[in-house]
Amino acid sequence: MLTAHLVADIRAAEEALAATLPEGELMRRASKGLAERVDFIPAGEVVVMLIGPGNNGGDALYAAVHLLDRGVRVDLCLLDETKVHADGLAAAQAGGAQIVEEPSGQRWCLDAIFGIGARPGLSGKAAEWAEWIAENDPYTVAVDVPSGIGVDTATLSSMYVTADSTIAFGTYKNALLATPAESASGFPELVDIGLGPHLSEPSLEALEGDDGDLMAECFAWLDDPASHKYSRGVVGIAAGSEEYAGAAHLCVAGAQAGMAGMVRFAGSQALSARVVDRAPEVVAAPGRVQAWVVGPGGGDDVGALITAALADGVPVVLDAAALELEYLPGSFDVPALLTPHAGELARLLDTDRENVEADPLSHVTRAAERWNATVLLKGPRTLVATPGRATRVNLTGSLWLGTAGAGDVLAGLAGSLLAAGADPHDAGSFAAFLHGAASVHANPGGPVTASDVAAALPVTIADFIAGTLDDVRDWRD
Ligand SMILES: NC(=O)C1=CN([C@@H]2O[C@H](COP(=O)(O)OP(=O)(O)OC[C@H]3O[C@@H](n4cnc5c(N)ncnc54)[C@H](OP(=O)(O)O)[C@@H]3O)[C@@H](O)[C@H]2O)[C@@H](O)CC1
Ligand SMILES: Nc1ncnc2c1ncn2[C@@H]1O[C@H](COP(=O)(O)OP(=O)(O)O)[C@@H](O)[C@H]1O
Repeated sequence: MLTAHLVADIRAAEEALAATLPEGELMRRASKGLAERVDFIPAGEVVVMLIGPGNNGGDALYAAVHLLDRGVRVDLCLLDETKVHADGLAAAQAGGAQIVEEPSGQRWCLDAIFGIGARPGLSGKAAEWAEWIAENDPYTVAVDVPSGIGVDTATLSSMYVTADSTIAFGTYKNALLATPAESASGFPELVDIGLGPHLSEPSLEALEGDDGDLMAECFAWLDDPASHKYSRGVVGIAAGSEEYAGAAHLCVAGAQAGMAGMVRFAGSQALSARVVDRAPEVVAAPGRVQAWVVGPGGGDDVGALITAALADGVPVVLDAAALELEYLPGSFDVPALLTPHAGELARLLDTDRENVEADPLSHVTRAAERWNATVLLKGPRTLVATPGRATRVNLTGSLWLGTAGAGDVLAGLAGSLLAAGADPHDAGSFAAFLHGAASVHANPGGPVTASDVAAALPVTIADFIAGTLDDVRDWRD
């Protein structure tokens, strides 16, 4: 599991760690790690370092000493000559770094304007430097975080640095993992400075390929060779309509590919007949279920289906047509997983889609608290928020997953994990992870259909549990 922390928690951990170390040791570790991570800059090349007033600038100045040692030339642009890490500057200059008025022509750049002490937005010289980067496209490495973004909120501002990679110290920050700010950080890498034991609970978590054991822990029956279809759980699917019959098939396909032992379909006679024709394992007779999925491709009777599902007292996944304010209770008293995309969440929170997309973290958290439910906000970096738990951000998949019907498969899969014993937070986050990973497996780097994703799920799940899943993160390198 990869984790990110809030700035206040990072500062507290830094203080606790620094108290156990000689003066300056933390910055030594950070700057050495930074220099090692930029060892691809060839000797003889010139790197321009954009130096701000705080310790972020200090990190870069000490890293300059290592770079100069190996024959890289260093130009320094100082944001404010009266406010700069003085010892760092002296060390860099002693090693041969030159102060220059402004960046011009260098092909390599280190953004050390602001780190975790940043207020969002850039002005004056800092804004001019960000514009220079945007116009001239040097290979840019951000130190700890790209300058100008909202570090905790993961929001973008009117002016910020867009980096090719970010070298982060101690832990990830929300802005390096969640949209939209992650788009400014490029490929994020971590330098271990020993902060780990001093860090508190993460603000954000991301599942990784080797977290299959965490998923297996959700399903006690996996350890029981005598488990049967009912001990694995039955997932009820109330999806599809005359207009959107395909949603029923895709939601069922997602559910069948998951962990539950049986899929029960609830729909009109005509639709049930079509579903069973395509998937003969599906039971289209009434009976007990351990979780309901309601809403994908749903028709006029969605309100009644939700009422019936909630009356069953089992966990529910509510998706698509079920995500209307009038259908939702004031607060859920069964475990509930809501799976909106940005437009649907905007409708529920009475705001615009653009506002959700500009600040997904705060909107998904607000919705989870408002309904006392788990809310899975679909998008390029799907978020899963539950009151009292660290929000999870999904790193698997690629833009090819944005295809019609993919959400129906996801809802069915999440319902299947819920019925099989996972709580909504795990069901939602493992479903998003597997769904993204399956889309990459189905056709790496190219188009997939929602049916392809469903078809790739069983092998993806087997690989994940066995710990043999390839790297399926979407971040650009
Ligand atoms: N924590 C750790 O574990 C470790 C941390 N380390 C390093 O320290 C970095 C944090 O350093 P830091 O605290 O000195 O803050 P940093 O961001 O360099 O500068 C803050 C200054 O900038 C100013 N300023 C901010 N935004 C602005 C804006 N938009 N426009 C204009 N001005 C703005 C701000 O002004 P103020 O907001 O106070 O008015 C203040 O003066 C961290 O990212 C990492 O690189 C490592 O060395 C070791 C381990
Ligand atoms: N740019 C993207 N990168 C990765 N995944 C994406 C991207 N855009 C959309 N997705 C994923 O594709 C799926 C689309 O679901 P949804 O919007 O409900 O579509 P539909 O209603 O057609 O099923 C979600 O799982 C979402 O996270």
